[in-house]
Amino acid sequence: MFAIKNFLRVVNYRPCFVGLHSLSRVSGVRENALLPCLYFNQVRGKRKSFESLFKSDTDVPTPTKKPVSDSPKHLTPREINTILTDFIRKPEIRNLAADRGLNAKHLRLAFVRFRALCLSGSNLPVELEIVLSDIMVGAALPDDLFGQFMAFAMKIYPHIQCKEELSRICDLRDPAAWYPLARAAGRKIIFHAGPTNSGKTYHALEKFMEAKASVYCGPLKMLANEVYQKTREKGIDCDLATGDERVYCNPENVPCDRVSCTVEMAPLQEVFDVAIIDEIQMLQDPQRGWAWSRALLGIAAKEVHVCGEPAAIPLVRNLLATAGETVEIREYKRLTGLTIENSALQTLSNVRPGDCLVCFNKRDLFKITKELEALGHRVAVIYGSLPPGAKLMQCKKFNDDVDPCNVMVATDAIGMGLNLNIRRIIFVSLKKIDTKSDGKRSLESISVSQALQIAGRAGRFGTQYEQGHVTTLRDKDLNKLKSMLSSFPEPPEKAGLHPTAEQIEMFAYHLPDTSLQSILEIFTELSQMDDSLYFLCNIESFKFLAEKIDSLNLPLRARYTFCCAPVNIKDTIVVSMVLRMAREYSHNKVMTAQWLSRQIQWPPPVPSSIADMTKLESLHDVFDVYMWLSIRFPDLFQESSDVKKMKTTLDDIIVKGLDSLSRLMSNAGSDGAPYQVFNEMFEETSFRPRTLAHELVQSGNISLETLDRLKGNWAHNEMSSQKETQSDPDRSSTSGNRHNLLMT
Ligand SMILES: Nc1ncnc2c1ncn2[C@@H]1O[C@H](COP(=O)(O)OP(=O)(O)OP(=O)(O)O)[C@@H](O)[C@H]1O
Repeated sequence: MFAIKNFLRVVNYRPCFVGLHSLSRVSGVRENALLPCLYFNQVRGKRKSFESLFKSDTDVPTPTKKPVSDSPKHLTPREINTILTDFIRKPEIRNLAADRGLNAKHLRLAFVRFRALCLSGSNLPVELEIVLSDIMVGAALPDDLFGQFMAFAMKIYPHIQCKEELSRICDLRDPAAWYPLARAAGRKIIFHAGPTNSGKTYHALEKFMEAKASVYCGPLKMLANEVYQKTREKGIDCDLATGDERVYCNPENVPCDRVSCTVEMAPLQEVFDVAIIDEIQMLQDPQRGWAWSRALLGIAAKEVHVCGEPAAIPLVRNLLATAGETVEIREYKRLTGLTIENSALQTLSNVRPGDCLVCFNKRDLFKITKELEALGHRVAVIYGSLPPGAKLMQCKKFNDDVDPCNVMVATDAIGMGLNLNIRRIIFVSLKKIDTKSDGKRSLESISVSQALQIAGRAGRFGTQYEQGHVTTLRDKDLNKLKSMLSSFPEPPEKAGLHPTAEQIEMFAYHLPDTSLQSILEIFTELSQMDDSLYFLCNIESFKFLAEKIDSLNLPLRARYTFCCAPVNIKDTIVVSMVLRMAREYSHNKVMTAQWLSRQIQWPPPVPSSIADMTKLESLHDVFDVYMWLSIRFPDLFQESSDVKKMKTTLDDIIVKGLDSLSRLMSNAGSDGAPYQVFNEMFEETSFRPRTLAHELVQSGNISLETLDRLKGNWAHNEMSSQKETQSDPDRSSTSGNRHNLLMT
């Protein structure tokens, strides 16, 4: 390093900084001061009057002979801190940084890292060390650090240099213009608006089946499947396309002109006669809303039938107006009666056949199921993480007049689309854990829309209970429910958007050395949209996976695809399997069903606890991810049909597990975590975060299982340290504190 310093001195570099200092003193910091080398050319040799501050060039010894005393003044951390504080406090510096594209947040973050670099004392760029020395001896001003600082900031935020191009790429102000095929199709849009069970989807589906070429876009795999099945049962050709499954009615796998798909899979490159977009109010969904926006604006069909809540009409109308389109409204009334009862259920002994108890967490669901079984009921259960096959089996059992199972316990997973023979809906609670777009969780009242959707499941047209009833478990909730059910749902205000693979690719072209995670952060920050109509969907899961696979050698497209995989990032089993798959992919290795079996230790044992059941559900998700990837990378994920068979086997194991939920609940988890933990952690009456452990669990930063393992480990450490304490009493306080942190 001294050799370089001395070289710089030999070529007269030092006066450059003196010049900078004097320039900035006259006029504040100016552009030239940001470019030391440029300025160096202008002022070299003109500042001899400052030479007294330095040794003359001829005095500079060669590196080998250089005495230590010739090095720049060695600065203490305190001195460096003072210089940097003076520097960053200057309004001119902040203004100049802003002119250069460094906003307040980036300025702060870059400065924190810059200061860390300066204080680290090692590997400081030579120029930086010299400027700092010059400032210290009065030969330069703090302003003169600006060039060094900006060079450093550009390395951290390379997008600053090509901000204009990037801003153009992530300009999301006119999404309607992204779909020229749809714009050219001369679309007629019909909105079938009505409450649940009003026949709106039924009428739209009639058009779907009559048309020559048509597409149905549903909110759930299960619903896409149901439409596919019903269409095929009528002898009409139809394909199925969900994220993880493609089924062709043609034996040679040639696509036909009709397809039932999940909304994310809506095909935008074909022109259809009729397209159906179901549950359109979902375009406000924080995670998935983008898929409805995309389908609504992008599907190329002569007739687009949109089904959903009337509350969504204004937003749909406004979105379509941006494409120069209008919408025809067809309103529907509920086909069957729905009565709100005048009293709450009060006790589970009042449950009758045809009742469905709705809870908003698995803890309540399992507890109530156990109590009902103890009362002699045969119970069907439905909750979100249950695989679709198992859900359908539970629905079938419940709907079957001959089957002794005639009571259901469900989470709000029944709120959308399922046709069930429910006589009465009983709300166990009106509160639900809500995950905000920043990932924070809190206990909130359910929305009017959710209450209406769920209550609407009672008294289904064409079932044995055409007159529906609804009530609550507890008296205290009944009035609130009545007021919710007599209200109109809150109109969705904005529709979701999401960066496309093409946009990310163009970003990566401009920022070749930037990680996908940073690309997304920059995208989020620079993106512009019409805030009165749109919001950027929550991409935390995408960013999480992007960070995890950052070190793998994957092409950008593959990286993007892995990050889009349908993964619950709180599920450690699924996340670790996705990472393994990404690693194998990066090594170009084929992943067979046998490979997968080895990874997950297939086949699993029969579940003996709720924790085992949860693991089985995770395995099901792993299969889903494999199949999802097999559609996108068929060359490396070659055995989806074998994996599908494994999935069917797993469905059966899970269904059998559901049949003996009470037994499973009585057993401790396979990892030693008793089921009781659920009850303690999520007890509604005491939901407020009481401990750090509670906060961590509620914020999703730690799972209950991991927490239990930690407790186990720490208890073990505690015991060990107590043993040690007997021989070394001084250590007792530390271990005690650590323990209390978790337990108090
Ligand atoms: N005209 C009809 N003839 C026969 N069956 C009908 C008719 N209209 C609706 N149905 C049946 O009634 C049930 C409810 O209809 P549909 O699913 O269309 O309601 P929806 O308004 O879309 O409700 P949700 O939003 O809850 O799905 C379905 O089983 C459907 O097949």
